[in-house]
Amino acid sequence: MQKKESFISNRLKSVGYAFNGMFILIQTEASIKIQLVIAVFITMAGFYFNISTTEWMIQIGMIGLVMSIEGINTAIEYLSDFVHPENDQKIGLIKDVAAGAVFIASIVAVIVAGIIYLPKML
Ligand SMILES: Nc1ncnc2c1ncn2[C@@H]1O[C@H](COP(=O)(O)OP(=O)(O)OP(=O)(O)O)[C@@H](O)[C@H]1O
Repeated sequence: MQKKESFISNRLKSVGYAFNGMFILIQTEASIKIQLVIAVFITMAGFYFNISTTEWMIQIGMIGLVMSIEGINTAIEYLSDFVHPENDQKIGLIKDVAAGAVFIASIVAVIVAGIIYLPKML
């Protein structure tokens, strides 16, 4: 019983840390602020064009994908700056690769948005 309580309270603490991380991300990262604004606009577009349940699920999934990879990219940037604050070719490469991951997700999200909205606009 004691073990179970500590398991639950540990999980709750982890959720608290994750919430904290999410707020730090939103408060400090310009890219995630821009992505949030785009997410709000695309959500408004979803209501305006009355997209289907499947389209909503894919759209929300894409928003989550881009923003969560942006979060990991930011964590890699923080880690890189902490481990090696000086300019270094390998750190540059690591950061470029992490940024590349966000770019891939963003391109896919734009393509998905095109597939959903272009036929409704033409
Ligand atoms: N310590 C470093 N050594 C070498 N190149 C670096 C270093 N820090 C940053 N760079 C280069 O600058 C780019 C931008 O890095 P930075 O940490 O400023 O990210 P950012 O502009 O905040 O990115 P994002 O918009 O994704 O948050 C990297 O992709 C890398 O090419």
